[in-house]
Amino acid sequence: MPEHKNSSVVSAPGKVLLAGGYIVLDRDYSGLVFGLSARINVVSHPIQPTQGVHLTEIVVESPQFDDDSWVYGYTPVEGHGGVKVTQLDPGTKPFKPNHFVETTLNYVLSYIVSLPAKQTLSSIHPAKFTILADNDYYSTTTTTSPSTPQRRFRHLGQTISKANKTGLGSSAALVTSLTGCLLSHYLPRSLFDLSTPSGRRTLHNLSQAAHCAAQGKIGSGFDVASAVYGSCVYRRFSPSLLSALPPPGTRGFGRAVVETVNSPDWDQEISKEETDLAEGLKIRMVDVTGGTATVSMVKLVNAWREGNKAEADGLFAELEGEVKVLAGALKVGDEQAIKRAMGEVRRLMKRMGVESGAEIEPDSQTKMLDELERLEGVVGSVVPGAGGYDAAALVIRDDEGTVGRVERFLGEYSQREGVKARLLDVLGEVEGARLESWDGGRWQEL
Ligand SMILES: Nc1ncnc2c1ncn2[C@@H]1O[C@H](COP(=O)(O)OP(=O)(O)OP(=O)(O)O)[C@@H](O)[C@H]1O
Ligand SMILES: C[C@@](O)(CCOP(=O)(O)O)CC(=O)O
Repeated sequence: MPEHKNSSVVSAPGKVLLAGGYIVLDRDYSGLVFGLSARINVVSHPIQPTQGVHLTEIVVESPQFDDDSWVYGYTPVEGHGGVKVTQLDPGTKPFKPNHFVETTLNYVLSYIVSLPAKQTLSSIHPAKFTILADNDYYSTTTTTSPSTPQRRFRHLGQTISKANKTGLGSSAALVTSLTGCLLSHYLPRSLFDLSTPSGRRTLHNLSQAAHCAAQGKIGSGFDVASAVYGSCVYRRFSPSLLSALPPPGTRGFGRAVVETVNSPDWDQEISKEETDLAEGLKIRMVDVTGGTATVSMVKLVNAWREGNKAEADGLFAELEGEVKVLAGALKVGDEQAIKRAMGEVRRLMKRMGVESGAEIEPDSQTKMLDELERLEGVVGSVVPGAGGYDAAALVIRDDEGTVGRVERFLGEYSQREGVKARLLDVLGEVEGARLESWDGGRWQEL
């Protein structure tokens, strides 16, 4: 990967919703989310004509996967429609779309060319964007011998659709880092600067719009919020902000994206002052084999809430109270208070699951978390996000003894219970999206 003066590298972290699953979908309640040290990085390179690439092409590649590159042509859409990209058939490989990448290109390029500063289509020159995801986003089935040094960005030996995700929020981190990289690459600093509050606001609003469009639903957006801002107590934006956008490729789309993204009506609340992790503690993630169908679980919780308003609202309010308490306790490192608040979060999430029929903290998870919490140095545990069978989040003391005990326990538990549970390397992290420096080696490992 050659170094180039006009390259930008933008990274965004994964997420863990420690407390506030389901309630954070409703603007009346907030959730506590931490960023994760597993990042998705996007590196841009202008394409040189000598490479023989057609002049209106944008290439996005994700070289850790097979069939890993997507080539797009781009054309202006009349009537303030912005830009529409069309995936070009590479001819040599199977034609595979990447809906998240394509939607992000449509939104971000349309935003850029429709800005009132009269950016024209000519500001979009051919370029290549390389996606590099930290290893913890995916579980691998291939084993390397202990003597083989692990690459920073491992090759997965399969296509993205077949890769086993660990649930760290790859699509939100990808959309956010790609959006940040496109904006940094094509716009002058006077129009986009990721290090300023207004730059982060643009990145947040545009990434939320693109991510919602790509996933075909308007979720709470906590994953994109933490990809941009890192750890925070998050209150969602009003979904109506995104409901009137026309589809990409139609008249008025580009103008509508600019109006929406730059609108003063965005009402999300990102409270960073309330969140930090005291020295001596770490947030760690456990990956457990087994899937979770978040969409159907949300439907079950909503149906229960509709039919049991008073009880559900009481539970939601109690849970939100614990969000605030847990945030404060993590910040000052009060182990007793963390233990108590995480215990309450577990109790309330378990009850929400039992009442609604959604398997939020299934009995197998209850067993594993109870046993984990008995280990010395484990302060508390929860099923993060929507819950289910596939993950656990731990707050532990930051010492090798505790990590060793947790790893040994998970190995023994996996054998005993016939599951695969392992401690991921990833750590809870406070910082959000950032411009990475080009340090002349770090991005050339693939
Ligand atoms: N490294 C990557 N390179 C290219 N595209 C990626 C990459 N990682 C994720 N994506 C895109 O994001 C999609 C996965 O999004 P999806 O919403 O299914 O999972 P997710 O956000 O990782 O889920 P979770 O919140 O459970 O972690 C992939 O199909 C692909 O389009
Ligand atoms: C259930 C929900 O509140 C959290 C889902 O979190 P996760 O994808 O399981 O980390 C949905 C949402 O907030 O969009």
